[in-house]
Amino acid sequence: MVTTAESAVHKSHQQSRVLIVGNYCHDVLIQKNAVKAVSLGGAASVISNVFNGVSISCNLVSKVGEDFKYPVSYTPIVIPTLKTTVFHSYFDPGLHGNDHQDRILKRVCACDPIRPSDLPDTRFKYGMGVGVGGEILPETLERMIEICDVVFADIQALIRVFDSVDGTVKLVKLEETGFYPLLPRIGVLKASSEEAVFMDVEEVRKWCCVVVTNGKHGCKVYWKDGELGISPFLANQEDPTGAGDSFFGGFVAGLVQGLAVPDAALLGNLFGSLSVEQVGLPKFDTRLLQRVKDEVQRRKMQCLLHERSDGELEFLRPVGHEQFHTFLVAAKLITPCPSCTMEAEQTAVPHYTKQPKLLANPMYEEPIQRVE
Ligand SMILES: Nc1ncnc2c1ncn2[C@@H]1O[C@H](COP(=O)(O)OP(=O)(O)OP(=O)(O)O)[C@@H](O)[C@H]1O
Ligand SMILES: O[C@H]1[C@H](O)[C@@H](O)[C@H](O)[C@@H](O)[C@@H]1O
Repeated sequence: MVTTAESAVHKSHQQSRVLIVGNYCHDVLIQKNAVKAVSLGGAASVISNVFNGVSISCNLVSKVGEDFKYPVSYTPIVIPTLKTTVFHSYFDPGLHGNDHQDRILKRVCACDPIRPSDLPDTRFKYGMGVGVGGEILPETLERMIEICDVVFADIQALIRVFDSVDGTVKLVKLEETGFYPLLPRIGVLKASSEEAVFMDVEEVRKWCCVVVTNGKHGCKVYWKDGELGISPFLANQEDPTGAGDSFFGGFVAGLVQGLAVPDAALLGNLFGSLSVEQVGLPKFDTRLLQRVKDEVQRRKMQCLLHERSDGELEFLRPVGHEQFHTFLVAAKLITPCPSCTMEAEQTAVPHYTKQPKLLANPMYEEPIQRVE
């Protein structure tokens, strides 16, 4: 089956104001040479999972091979001659006696890049450039800038390079990439603290807002005239994969719903913290989601008092920000810790479904695929 970009986009919600661009992928978590879990991956899938949770529709452009097995809300473009992008994540317990886990990431298979011609011929209010395997080209990001009022980019889509022999992910300096000249036309650039050292934050913040996530410490927002630390949420970390993407999903979901940047970043921290408590694509408690949606609506009504023009970001901490944090902390506390219920869902047989399948007893110690 070949799905063109146009028909894939038409099948998704017509009225959406958000365009997400980035390939779905297959994630394989490996520990001590054994496969621990397989899961649907790719920032695009994680972000759309958060959007689904808070009832935000979007258009999503993603490419996969015919081997792609997951049911997803937004139909990808299938390239019959190629395979779906695959990442192997190698985890080893942190060396420093804390809960940090070191991860080595290898892209062992790469699907087709997403080209400007793959993007829909429509205007969007918000665009998210969230590639994981080098699929977003500078010309693709430029086209996104042309068709979207505000573009949010994840630096991992811009600075990753892949070892030609085994696909190990390495990072290069942002200024050495073809994306650098586009920064003044981007709204927000998101980076983890490990990635942030690959750019000069002091320089980049002159052109666009920079959000640096920092694991259990929350995140920091930098803009031209100021910076702000945003409080974290407590979490029992099971798997850090996708925390940055869930953060980004929550952050942009907040902005789409009319929140100011500091409140939206709180929402990002909440979804980041929920994500690390589960392996693979997180499931969110429906009661928690309902509470969050209701509170966001309430905050939105409060913030409507501060009129702002389309696409303009409000950076100052709005009145009631601390109470918003307290509310979200309380909402999170009354829902059960997902990792406690996940035990019961574990299965010994690896097969692809939307949720990851944990391998209670690692079943196959297959040789790790090499990049051809
Ligand atoms: N242990 C944790 N406890 C609470 N919140 C966390 C934790 N880890 C991550 N988060 C939340 O998720 C956000 C993103 O996490 P992090 O900075 O680790 O991103 P990342 O390195 O891009 O993640 P990954 O690459 O593993 O997806 C953080 O800003 C924070 O809000
Ligand atoms: O395998 C990918 C990984 O390369 C990305 O860093 C992460 O953001 C995605 O969630 C994951 O699926």
